[in-house]
Amino acid sequence: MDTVHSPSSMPLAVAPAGWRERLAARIDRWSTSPALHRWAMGSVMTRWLVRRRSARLFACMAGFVHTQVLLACVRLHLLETLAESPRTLDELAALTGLQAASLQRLLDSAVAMGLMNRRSCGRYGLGALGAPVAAHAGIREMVEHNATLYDDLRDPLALLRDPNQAQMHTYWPYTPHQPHDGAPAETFSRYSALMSTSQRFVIDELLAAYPFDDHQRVLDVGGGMGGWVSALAQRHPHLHCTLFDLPPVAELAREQIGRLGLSERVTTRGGSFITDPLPGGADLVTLVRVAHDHDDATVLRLLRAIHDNLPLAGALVLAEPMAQAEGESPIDPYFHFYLMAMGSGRLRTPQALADLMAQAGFTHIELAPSPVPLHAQILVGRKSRVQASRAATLAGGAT
Ligand SMILES: CC(C)=CCC/C(C)=C/CC/C(C)=C/C=C/C(C)=C/C=C/C=C(C)/C=C/C=C(C)/C=C/C=C(C)/C=C/CC(C)(C)O
Ligand SMILES: C[S@@+](CC[C@H](N)C(=O)[O-])C[C@H]1O[C@@H](n2cnc3c(N)ncnc32)[C@H](O)[C@@H]1O
Repeated sequence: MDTVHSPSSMPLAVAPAGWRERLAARIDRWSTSPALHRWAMGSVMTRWLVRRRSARLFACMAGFVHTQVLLACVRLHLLETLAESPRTLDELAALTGLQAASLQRLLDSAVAMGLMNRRSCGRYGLGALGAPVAAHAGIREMVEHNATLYDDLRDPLALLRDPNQAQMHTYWPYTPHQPHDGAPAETFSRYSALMSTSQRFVIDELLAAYPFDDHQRVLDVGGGMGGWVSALAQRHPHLHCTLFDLPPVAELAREQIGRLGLSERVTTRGGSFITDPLPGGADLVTLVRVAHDHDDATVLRLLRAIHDNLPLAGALVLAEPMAQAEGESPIDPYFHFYLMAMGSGRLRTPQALADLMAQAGFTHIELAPSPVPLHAQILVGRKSRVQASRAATLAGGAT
């Protein structure tokens, strides 16, 4: 039997074509047949399905236009403006300096996308999807940052043939292509500020998903500017925390933690988890949006170092966006291509990460329920006396 590499990186046996495969092949033939399409449109029982599939496919095709509508709204600060009060076309034209005729196309597109809605007297108001964008600077900064990714994706085949040509490489100084030693300080502060504003949702997920009361000392590896450890220390006043990150980032975190008045309980250490030992003494290590930036060998070395560093009964909480093992997911294509353009790491399924954790020695690996798994899914592993097996049986739902 052949073996292939599944998204979880575990070799899978390729089953010989059985009845399921034959059925799938038949459905493939049926579903591309114009006769079936005509029949499905004609029947009230199936018309809804044709409509829904057509709309979903159209959304795939039109995604670029939707992205640009959102970007234009963000660049013109339209959603923050409408959060203050609904406005007419002429008022918005005066505020943005755009001609009413072209601005109207943008506003009507934004209404069709749910970013805005129509109010009385011809005014435009904030729509259901515009509200979070107006409320969170982190989303607006990501929308702006994504312009770099979409430049790299302008010719998708060129990117697939030669991922090294992506401009996104230069944004992140810690990938194998960008040795961080020589990068200017500004490069670190730029990405750290972006991470800091976009971390808010992940912080809320983490605080909701895991009982931190049982721990005393937390080490946050790759902690960025310290948003997570600060929120943790504020929510759980008994905790002492250490943040470990590359020296320029740890320095930014130290300043930020000082500004929040948390320096007594939250300390920082500069270093690289690739070349330096991790600070000791923690009974809980958190790894938030770090593993997906690195290849399997680096992640495994880091997980082993974390495991060695923990006392018995210590725990690792790993949180980041994770891939769906199968089925549809809006985040998967985004992060698959983002990390390719970045030039390092990959989006992993919970099972693939759990397998790496098990190889590093962790046991009792579970997927913690996260309120909105889009921002991050959360894996918890323990250090125990039990001999860890190399492959994890993952409890807690999705793989
Ligand atoms: C009013 C009535 C009648 C009913 C109310 C009903 C109700 C309760 C509604 C709830 C409404 C509500 C509060 C909605 C809230 C929605 C929110 C907060 C939506 C948030 C969306 C967030 C998004 C889209 C975040 C996107 C994040 C991105 C794209 C992150 C990218 C991260 C990157 C690129 C990270 C890079 C790091 C690296 C390099 C991979 O390591
Ligand atoms: C995507 S950011 C996530 C930051 C933060 N945990 C968050 O969720 O916002 C990845 C972090 O890992 C840090 N990092 C990357 N390589 C590292 C290394 N070799 N040693 C220590 N930290 C590293 C980066 O400086 C950055 O702060």
